Amino acid sequence: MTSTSQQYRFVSAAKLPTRKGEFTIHAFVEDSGTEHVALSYGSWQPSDVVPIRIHSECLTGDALFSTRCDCGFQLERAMENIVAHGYGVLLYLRQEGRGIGLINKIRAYHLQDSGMDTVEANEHLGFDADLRTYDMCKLMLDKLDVHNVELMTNNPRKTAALKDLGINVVSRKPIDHGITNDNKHYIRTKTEKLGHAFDPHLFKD
Ligand SMILES: Nc1nc2c(ncn2[C@@H]2O[C@H](COP(=O)(O)OP(=O)(O)OP(=O)(O)O)[C@@H](O)[C@H]2O)c(=O)[nH]1
Repeated sequence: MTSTSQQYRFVSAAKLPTRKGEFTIHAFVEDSGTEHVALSYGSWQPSDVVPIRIHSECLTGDALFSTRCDCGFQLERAMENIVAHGYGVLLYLRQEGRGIGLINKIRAYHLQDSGMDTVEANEHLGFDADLRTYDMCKLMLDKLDVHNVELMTNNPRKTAALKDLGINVVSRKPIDHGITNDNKHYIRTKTEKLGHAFDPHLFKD
């Protein structure tokens, strides 16, 4: 687990114009020093159902246009969905490589280049398949007055974690944008070993 018993605090917020629309960026820090941000768009009442995406950091996919994974595609689609809806929130969590960090993710990629899948590679390096926790989401969503959500994800662990934190997950919106020949095998492994809800015909050879 990457963040058990951490304390979190809100630090500051500022306007963030983006290519998708004008968001506000809210900065949070854990007492371990790990920094997270939330992007909010538009406004809502505390009783409204707010579309949200919880997105774990992926430098290669989100910033370097990698097609090894679906991360960058999903980040883009989530921001577009939020803008199209008129309001919503993206939590961008600094949990690179499902919590193992950037350098270890590259080590895992190296093993995957030689035939391991994404879970086997993590385990070969001595890590669990997924080290992420989502405790910080509670403070972040409370601060933004978000209590009822439509969660954009295929990952059942995120849905369960939010429910455990007392957040009302009213519905789940599948997000299966960005499946390419480069990441089909990765998506298949996420589905078969990590329980992600993808329709199998999407990654059929
Ligand atoms: N260890 C490891 N991490 C990876 C690999 N490929 C992508 N990642 C990381 O996996 C995480 C993906 O997080 P999210 O985009 O929140 O997606 P998800 O948990 O698959 O769930 P969704 O909400 O359905 O997209 C990011 O932290 C990426 O850096 C890999 O091969 N190995």
